[in-house]
Amino acid sequence: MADTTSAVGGGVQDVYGEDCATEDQIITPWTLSVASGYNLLRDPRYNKGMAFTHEERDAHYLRGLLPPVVISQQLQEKRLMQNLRSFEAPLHKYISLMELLDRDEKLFFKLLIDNMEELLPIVYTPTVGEACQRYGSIFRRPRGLFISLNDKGKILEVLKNWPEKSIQVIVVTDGERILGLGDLGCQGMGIPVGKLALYTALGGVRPSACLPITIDVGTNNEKLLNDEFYIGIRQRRATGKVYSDFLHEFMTAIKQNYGEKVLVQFEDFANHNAFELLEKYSPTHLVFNDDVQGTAAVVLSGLVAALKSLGGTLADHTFLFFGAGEAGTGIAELLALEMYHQAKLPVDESRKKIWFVDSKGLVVSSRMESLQAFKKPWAHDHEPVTNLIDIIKAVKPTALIGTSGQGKTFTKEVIEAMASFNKKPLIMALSNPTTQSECTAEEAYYWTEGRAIFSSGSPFNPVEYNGKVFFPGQANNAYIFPGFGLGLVMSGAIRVHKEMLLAASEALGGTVTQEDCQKGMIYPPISNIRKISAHIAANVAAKAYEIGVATRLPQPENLVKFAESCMYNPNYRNYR
Ligand SMILES: NC(=O)C1=CN([C@@H]2O[C@H](COP(=O)(O)OP(=O)(O)OC[C@H]3O[C@@H](n4cnc5c(N)ncnc54)[C@H](OP(=O)(O)O)[C@@H]3O)[C@@H](O)[C@H]2O)C=CC1
Ligand SMILES: CC(=O)C(=O)O
Ligand SMILES: [Mg+2]
Repeated sequence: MADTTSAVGGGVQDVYGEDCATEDQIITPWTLSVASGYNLLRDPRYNKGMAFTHEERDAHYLRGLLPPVVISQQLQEKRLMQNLRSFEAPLHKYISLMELLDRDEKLFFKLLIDNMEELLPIVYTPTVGEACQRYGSIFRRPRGLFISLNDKGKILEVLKNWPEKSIQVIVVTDGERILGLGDLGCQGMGIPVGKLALYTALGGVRPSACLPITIDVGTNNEKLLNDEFYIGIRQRRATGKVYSDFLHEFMTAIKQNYGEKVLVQFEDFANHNAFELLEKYSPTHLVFNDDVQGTAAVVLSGLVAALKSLGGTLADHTFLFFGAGEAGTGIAELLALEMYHQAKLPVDESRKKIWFVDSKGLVVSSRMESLQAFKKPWAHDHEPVTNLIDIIKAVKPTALIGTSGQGKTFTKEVIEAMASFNKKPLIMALSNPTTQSECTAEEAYYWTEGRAIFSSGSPFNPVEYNGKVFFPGQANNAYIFPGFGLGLVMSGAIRVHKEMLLAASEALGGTVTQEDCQKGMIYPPISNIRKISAHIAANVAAKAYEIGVATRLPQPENLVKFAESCMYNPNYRNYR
């Protein structure tokens, strides 16, 4: 395969190492060839299973390598769904789907796109969490790039080993905060792989343009360090200068290898690194932190949609976040900015409507000295309170938002306290996976006698209470990042601005219908996500053009149509 985009180091786009400047360099001898015969069946990009026609079988030396019958993609899809449904354990479904991805990429994405509601909980939260926990045991074939401390000084070389050169989106983790499951080290790789599967299925970014990366700087997870099947380096996490120098080498190599327009999505870093990385690389790279910014956009959209039932403006409400980390403070920042936009309420005033609880209790000004920087703006004057029920009684929030990673913390008493002074308490249990959810949908509806507006990070089935069916929404950044990324890619954006996040949030909100609201939903059905992603992408791209960070010129006239035309299509193609 020819390297067509990244220069090997000569003058302008020296692809094959032909310039004087590369005379002394070692070159990767990429070659271009047509796959045929046995190799064609082993290439997941081009394999079509039994869908090769007789003509194709003749032309590509496949005769005899397949059973004689030709089966359409649709029938293969039906057969695979039947097989998947026969597995009881979600983890077995996960393994089977990942094997399909390794075997027949188009069929994998067709299944995912056509059966979104059923398969998302397998490829994504909650099952991907279990898969990461057991990644060492279920490991079959590597996906993506593993960059460990052993590769120090050679990260550019590692990137050059990846066969695809036209990379548009990278999702990278260092595995330190995988969902609400903590430090899973190198086994966090399941998350970039899962997120990028959604980039393609939900946002239409080509699979060949997606690159999952895990940075392995060790793990502090004793269980993994003692697990004979652990796949990462067996040492405690590197910190301080060793960590930041390594990440800097990575970020520099990314830009050197893929240029200015590759999107780097930081995912599931612990907050002590996440905020710093975002701040450090935002001015120089196209970076986006999904946990801070993607979550903010999706939750803001849900809060705005909830106003249709709750009444008033955002500034008329009081928000209590249970958990003051990346997700919580990220949401709060965007919420305060939107309050400013809506009501021209100065950001400092908006902040007073937003309260935080962390592991030590209410975040108050008397704790200022010991607070991490990202909590300081939310430390208000109040006496210290530690018990959540007492905090609810003191703050009287209209919305309670769980971003703690601690399951079952919204107890009956907590929810009842919310229901005691709110006609329609807004409860969001955002922590993932399901085991870490602050409460279940059933609990939220039952304990509020059906009055709650509820949504959660991981999916819950509809709940029947008193003869009425309630439809909990999934408040997950999956609604945002695929469309957001597509918007950046299709406009050739080189930087992310906050206004682009607001644009994404607004676009998502605009897709919630009156019918959704009547069902108590503050998010549209996930089955419509590809259409929604096209709208999000168009809004984000429009903002990129307006701000002047878009490089794909001239600006397409109809951005929604353009977004749709850029989207990956999983149907098998005909081969000559
Ligand atoms: N639905 C979605 O789209 C998303 C969901 N999430 C989920 O949100 C959760 C948190 O993620 P993130 O914000 O990145 O994690 P962080 O580690 O950055 O933040 C967690 C916060 O929860 C607080 N906390 C922990 N235990 C308690 C407790 N017992 N009582 C009160 N507060 C507590 C921590 O307190 P302290 O600061 O004192 O340690 C910290 O402030 C995860 O489960 C993650 O899966 C994240 C991103 C998107
Ligand atoms: C959804 C997500 O990004 C998280 O739970 O970390
Ligand atoms: Mg995440």
